[in-house]
Amino acid sequence: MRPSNPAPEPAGVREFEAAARERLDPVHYDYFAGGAGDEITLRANESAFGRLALLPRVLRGVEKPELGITLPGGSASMPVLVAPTAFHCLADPEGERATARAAATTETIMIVSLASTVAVEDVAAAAPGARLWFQLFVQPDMAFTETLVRRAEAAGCGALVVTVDAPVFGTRGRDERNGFHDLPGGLRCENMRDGDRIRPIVFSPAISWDHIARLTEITSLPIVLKGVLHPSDARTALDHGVSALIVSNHGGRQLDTVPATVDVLPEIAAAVGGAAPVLLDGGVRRGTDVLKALALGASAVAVGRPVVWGLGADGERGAVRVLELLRAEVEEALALCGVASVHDLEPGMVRRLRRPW
Ligand SMILES: Cc1cc2nc3c(=O)[nH]c(=O)nc-3n(C[C@H](O)[C@H](O)[C@H](O)COP(=O)(O)O)c2cc1C
Ligand SMILES: CC(C)CC(=O)C(=O)O
Repeated sequence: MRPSNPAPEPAGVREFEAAARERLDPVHYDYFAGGAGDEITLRANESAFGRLALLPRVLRGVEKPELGITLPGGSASMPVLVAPTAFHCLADPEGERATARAAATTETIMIVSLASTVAVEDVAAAAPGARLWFQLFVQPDMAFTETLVRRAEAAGCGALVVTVDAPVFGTRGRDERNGFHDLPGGLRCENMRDGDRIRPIVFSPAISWDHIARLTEITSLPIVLKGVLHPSDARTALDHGVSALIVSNHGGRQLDTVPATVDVLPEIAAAVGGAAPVLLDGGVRRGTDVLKALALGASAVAVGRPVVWGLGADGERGAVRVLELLRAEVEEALALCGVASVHDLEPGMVRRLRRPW
C-alpha cells in the first residue's frame, strides 16, 4: 500500500494562519486573530504594506545578503523579532517554552509577554541560549513592578520592553461575543505569581513618564518603549533615556482607527533622527513587508500573530518554520532588490501607490 501523501507544508504566513485555525479552539483563534472596535486598524496594518511598492536596483554584483542586526539589548541573525503575545499555552501545550526554543533555533530575539502562561524563569530554562527580552505593563504597585524587573534580569533578559499603549484594556468584540474573559483549565499568567496568589494584570491610566524615569533608575537594562505613534512622544521618550522605540498599535487591539504602523513610521523615524533604533510591529506577513519597513526607517520588525500561527499549526516546529520562511523571504527580496545588507535599504526604494493593487 502506498503511504498517503503528507499534507503540503504551508508556503507563507497566511497559510500557517489557516492551518492554525483548523487546530485551535475557535474562541482562542478569535482571541489571537481579533482586534478592537471595528477592526479597522487591524486590517489597515496589513493593507498599508499593500499600498507600498518596492523599487529594486540592478547589476549591483551582490552575493549573499547580510541579515544580522545589533540592537541595545542584543543581536539577532535577522531583522525579524518575536513580538510579545500572551497565552501561548492556548496555541500549544508547551506554550512559551516552544516559542523560546524556536527563537533560539532561529537566533532571533523573543520578547516574553508579562502575560505569558509560562513564567519567564521557566521560559529561559527551557531554551538555553535563547535571546529573551521581557515585556512589561507597568503595574501601579511599583514595588511589584520592581520585583518583575528583578525577575527579568535574573532570567537573563537583555532588555525591558515597556508597553505604553494600554492605559486601559481595549475592548475586542470577538472576545465579548465569545465570552472569553478567563484562561481555561489551570492556565495562569505565571509572571503575576505573588506567593500563593496570582495577581491580576492592572492596566492603569495613571502610568506616566515619571514611571519610565523611575524604571531607568532601578535597572541598567535598556528600556524599549512599545506603542509609540506620535512623533512628539518619540522625542519625549528619548529625553527620558529610552534606548529604542517600537512603533506599534498593539496589532490593532487597543485604540481602533489609529493609523497603520508603517504609515506613521517615516514621521517617527524623522523625529528620532537616528538617536535610537526604531522598530515596528503590526501587519508584517511577508519578507517584502520587512524590506519596506526597514527602507522607511526601522532597524527591525517584530511579528506577533505569525509566530502564534506557527505555534498553533505545528508547535515549536511551526514557529521555527514561520521564522525561517520570513528569513528566506527577506533574503530573496534583498537579492532581488540588489541590496547587500539590511542596513543598506533606504526610503528611495519604496514608492507609495496612489491606488492599491
Ligand atoms: C494574541 C495577542 C496577544 C498580545 N499580547 C501582548 C502582550 O501581552 N503585550 C504586548 O505588549 N503586546 C501584546 N500584543 C501585541 C503584539 O506585541 C504586537 O504589537 C502585535 O501583535 C503586532 O501585530 P501582528 O500580530 O500583526 O504582527 C498581543 C497581540 C496579540 C495578537
Ligand atoms: C492579556 C493581555 C494582557 C494581552 C494583550 O496585550 C492582548 O491580548 O493584546
